[in-house]
Amino acid sequence: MTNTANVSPSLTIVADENIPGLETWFADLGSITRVPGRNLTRAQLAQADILLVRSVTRVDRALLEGTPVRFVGSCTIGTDHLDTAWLEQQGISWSAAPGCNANSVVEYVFCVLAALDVDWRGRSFGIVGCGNVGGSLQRKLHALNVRCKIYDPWLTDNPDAADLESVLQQDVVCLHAPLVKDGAHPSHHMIDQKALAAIKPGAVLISAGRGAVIDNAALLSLLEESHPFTCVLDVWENEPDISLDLLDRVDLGSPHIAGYSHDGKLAGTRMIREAVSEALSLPSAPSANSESPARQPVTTGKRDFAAIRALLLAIYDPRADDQRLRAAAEQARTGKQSMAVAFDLLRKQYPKRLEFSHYNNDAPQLDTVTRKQLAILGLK
Ligand SMILES: NC(=O)C1=CN([C@@H]2O[C@H](COP(=O)(O)OP(=O)(O)OC[C@H]3O[C@@H](n4cnc5c(N)ncnc54)[C@H](O)[C@@H]3O)[C@@H](O)[C@H]2O)C=CC1
Ligand SMILES: O=C(O)C(=O)[C@H](O)COP(=O)(O)O
Repeated sequence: MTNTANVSPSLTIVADENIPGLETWFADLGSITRVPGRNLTRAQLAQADILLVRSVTRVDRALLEGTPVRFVGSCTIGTDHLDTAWLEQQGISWSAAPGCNANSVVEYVFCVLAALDVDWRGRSFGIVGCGNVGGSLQRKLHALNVRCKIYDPWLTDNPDAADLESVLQQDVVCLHAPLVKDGAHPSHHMIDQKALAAIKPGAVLISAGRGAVIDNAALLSLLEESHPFTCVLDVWENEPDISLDLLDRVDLGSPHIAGYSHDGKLAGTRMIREAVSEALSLPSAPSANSESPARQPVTTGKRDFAAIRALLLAIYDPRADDQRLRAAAEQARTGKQSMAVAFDLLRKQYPKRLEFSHYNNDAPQLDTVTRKQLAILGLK
């Protein structure tokens, strides 16, 4: 990283208004204009050197051609909204924030299972897509002595590697693949009618990668006919204008917030600042306050899995997200607010969610095994 501390750049930065920590990480570089990311226009970039986005902004020729933008940073893991081939062809540097909110998604998975009262210790897991998110989930499951199989066409030497069909036949199936539309292993509609039929009765399906990995029309028609498995969707086709009929039929739904821990969002902003410093030879990122705040206690009088469940839900309960999404759908049905507007508003006004590492378990009655399992999950 270049350290040019006595240079004071004066760059024009245009950023999605939903990126936290901009003042901390970018104010030293120049002026920051915050804009709604969903409707960003080329005209808003007429003076911009740096564009900072989230997943809701399609970044391509139509947005950037003729603008002075020389760096695009996406404070997200996913990159399917960036036309990276075009950016590279134009010599525009870009970066996403790999892994920034992976732990948030893993915690979401365990909290979803806690909300459904599914004791993961006696189940087998199938993980589709085993990168930062799926890999971290796999490591935690191994540490908890839970069996898992993974399907990731690029990781065939993974000890748990299996074909898609056998992964779909596990008790809990977690989808963490990126949205890929071409190449050797496209994931778009990878979970189609046939794949959905392979999921075993009584299983739990959790989709927290990208909505279009599941063919949502096929899922809806299956759930209209019967309810063979528990279905949990954080991501949807056609976000933010999601299918109200599908929402009606899933067991838990949320507005694409699995990765929305406060920690994950801030990590995304910080990583992009590091990337912009590197790409444009700018001063290093300002040093952040490295003091970690004291852990907050969470408590329960329960024991064993009931205690794990209670503690996790005290930290984050996905049923609250589900209720807010269903309330928004009700408003959309009565014409008070469109689903698309409501979906984005839920994301914009998302409550501050801290990861497990901010808490400590204050339940003295717990036995050593339960304590160890909580520690593996990140709750000391
Ligand atoms: N719901 C949410 O809030 C969030 C969703 N995401 C989504 O989750 C995705 C995965 O995140 P990471 O694990 O951090 O990404 P990653 O890039 O670290 O890993 C993705 C893995 O998926 C594999 N993969 C690619 N094509 C596949 C296919 N057709 N079938 C199965 N696996 C395939 C890759 O080989 C790679 O190992 C992101 O691309 C993003 O779209 C990420 C963060 C938050
Ligand atoms: O990091 C990703 O990839 C995600 O899916 C983000 O958590 C989504 O957040 P937004 O960028 O859509 O706010």
